[in-house]
Amino acid sequence: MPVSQKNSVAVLTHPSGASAEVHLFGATLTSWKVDGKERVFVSKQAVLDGSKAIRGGIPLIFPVFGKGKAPHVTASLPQHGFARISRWTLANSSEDAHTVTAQFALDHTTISIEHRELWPYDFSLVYTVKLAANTIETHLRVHNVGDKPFDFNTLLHTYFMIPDASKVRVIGLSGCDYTDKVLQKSSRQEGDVVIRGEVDSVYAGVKLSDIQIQFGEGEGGIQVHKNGLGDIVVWNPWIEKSAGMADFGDEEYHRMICVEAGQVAEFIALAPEGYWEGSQVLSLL
Ligand SMILES: O=P(O)(O)OC[C@H]1O[C@@H](O)[C@H](O)[C@@H](O)[C@@H]1O
Repeated sequence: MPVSQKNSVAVLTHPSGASAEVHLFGATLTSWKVDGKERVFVSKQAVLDGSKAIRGGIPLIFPVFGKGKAPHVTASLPQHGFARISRWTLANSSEDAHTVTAQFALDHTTISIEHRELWPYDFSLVYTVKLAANTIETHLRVHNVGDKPFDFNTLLHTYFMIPDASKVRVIGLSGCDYTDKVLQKSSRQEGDVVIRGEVDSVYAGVKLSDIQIQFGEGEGGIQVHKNGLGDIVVWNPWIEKSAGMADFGDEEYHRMICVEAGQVAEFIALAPEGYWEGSQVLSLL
C-alpha cells in the first residue's frame, strides 16, 4: 500500500524508496526521506502525544500567524492558530505513475468546541501531500463553506534538517523588505541570509517563486518552490531561545533552519463560498 495508517501516522511510500510521514495531529509532516536520508528536522524533544504542537517537520499554521492582535477575532486564539493542534483525518489516498498522494481534512465540525467558539466560522481545509522520487509537494486548500466572510493567515512552517547552521545560506531573498522580529525593526535584505545568531524574519511579498537553502560549499541543499504563497519567514532560535524551549534540545539549533512559505504579512479575506489555495514543492539541489 503506498499510503498506510499506523496509529496516528500516515505513511507514504514511493517505489523509488522515498517516504514521508504525516502525523494526524496537526497534519504535521514529520518525516521526508530521500535516499534513506531524513530531510526535515524534528526535535528529539518534540512532544508527539497531542498535548502540544509538534516541534519540527511541517506544522501547518492557520488561521493566524503568531499571536493575533485585538480587536481582530484571532486575538484569543493560541499562537499560530488551531490547525497544528487539531486532529485531522486521512481523507483520501491515491497513486499514479510518478506520485503517491495523501489528503488530510479538517473543518469547523472537527475542531475542538473551544476553538470553534473562539473562531466561529464554517470552513473546510484540505491538505494534500504528494510524494515523488525526489520531491514533495504540500498543498493547502481553504474553503469558506459558511455565510460569513473570514480572514486568515497560513504558513507551511517547514523545519529543514541541515548539516551546520553556521554554513547555511538562504538564496532568493536579496532586495526583499522584511520585519526583523528579533531587533523589532524593518530592514531590506542585502545578499543571502546567513545565520550568526537568533533569526526571526518575515519577508513580505517575495517575488521569486524559488528559494534555495544551500547547506554549504558543495554540500547540496533544498529548493522551496512556492505557489500562491507571497511571504517567507526565516527562523533559527539560536542559543538563548533554544534553552527556553522545553521541546527543543539546547544544541539542536545547529542542525535546523525554518524557511516557511505562507501568507502572513496581511490577512487573506475569504468571502462565503470562496476558495484559496497555496502550495510548496521541496526538491533536492
Ligand atoms: O514556538 P512556536 O509557537 O512553534 O513558534 C516558533 C517560531 O515560529 C516562527 O514562525 C515565528 O516567526 C517565531 O516568532 C516563533 O518563535
